[in-house]
Amino acid sequence: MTAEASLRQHDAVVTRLRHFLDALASAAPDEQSGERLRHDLARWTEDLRRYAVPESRRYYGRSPTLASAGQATTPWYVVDEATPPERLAGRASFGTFFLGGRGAAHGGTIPLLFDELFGWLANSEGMPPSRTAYLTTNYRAVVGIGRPLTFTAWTDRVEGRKRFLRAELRDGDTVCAEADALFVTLRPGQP
Ligand SMILES: CCCCCCCC/C=C\CCCCCCCC(=O)SCCNC(=O)CCNC(=O)[C@H](O)C(C)(C)COP(=O)(O)OP(=O)(O)OC[C@H]1O[C@@H](n2cnc3c(N)ncnc32)[C@H](O)[C@@H]1OP(=O)(O)O
Repeated sequence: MTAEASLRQHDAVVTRLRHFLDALASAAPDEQSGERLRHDLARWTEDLRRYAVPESRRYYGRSPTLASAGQATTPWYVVDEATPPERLAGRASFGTFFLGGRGAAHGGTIPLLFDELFGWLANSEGMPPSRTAYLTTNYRAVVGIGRPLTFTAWTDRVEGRKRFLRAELRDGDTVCAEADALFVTLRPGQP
């Protein structure tokens, strides 16, 4: 299979997995279905273990051209405009898997999305790797499950090894959440 075909296949599997996680989070299956599901999942887990590869060869979370960088365990997002390291803009949506309560996204999943966006902004091609030193999220309005959202993430300023980043998540004109973060460029030998 070509690298392009492998990437497309990964995207299709992850999309399926995302729908599965949403269905699982919404369901209360009967005993028979639950047992069948457990059995099928165990079979697929064993099958996939045979194909384990080192981190550098994985698609999951490492494929910037795919939705959510090829992951089902972050909220869905796509980057529509990218001028790294200055700015990223795009669309996002939180499926039922990310429900906190009363129709709103879990508070921990919103910084997960921000950290992901900042990670891409601060680790664009050609830049030395950096890690999150802090990430502060202000929750301004609930993030509704299934709502079509937009985001912007940008580099506010750079001071030596320190990259100060900011982001906003909106539902229409409403700012639902804002974040500011510090990413620090790693020194040689740092993990
Ligand atoms: C390598 C990663 C990327 C690889 C990418 C591969 C491909 C995929 C690409 C993209 C995918 C994107 C996917 C998302 C990724 C998201 C990123 C994460 O979630 S990373 C995980 C969470 N973060 C940690 O685990 C950090 C743990 N902490 C540390 O390792 C260190 O504390 C570190 C590196 C952050 C800083 O430690 P020091 O020893 O290198 O540096 P010191 O000297 O302490 O600080 C440097 C400056 O920063 C300030 N500073 C450090 N921490 C601060 C803090 N918490 N608050 C305020 N200032 C802080 C200090 O005061 C200092 O400032 P002064 O130079 O004196 O002005």
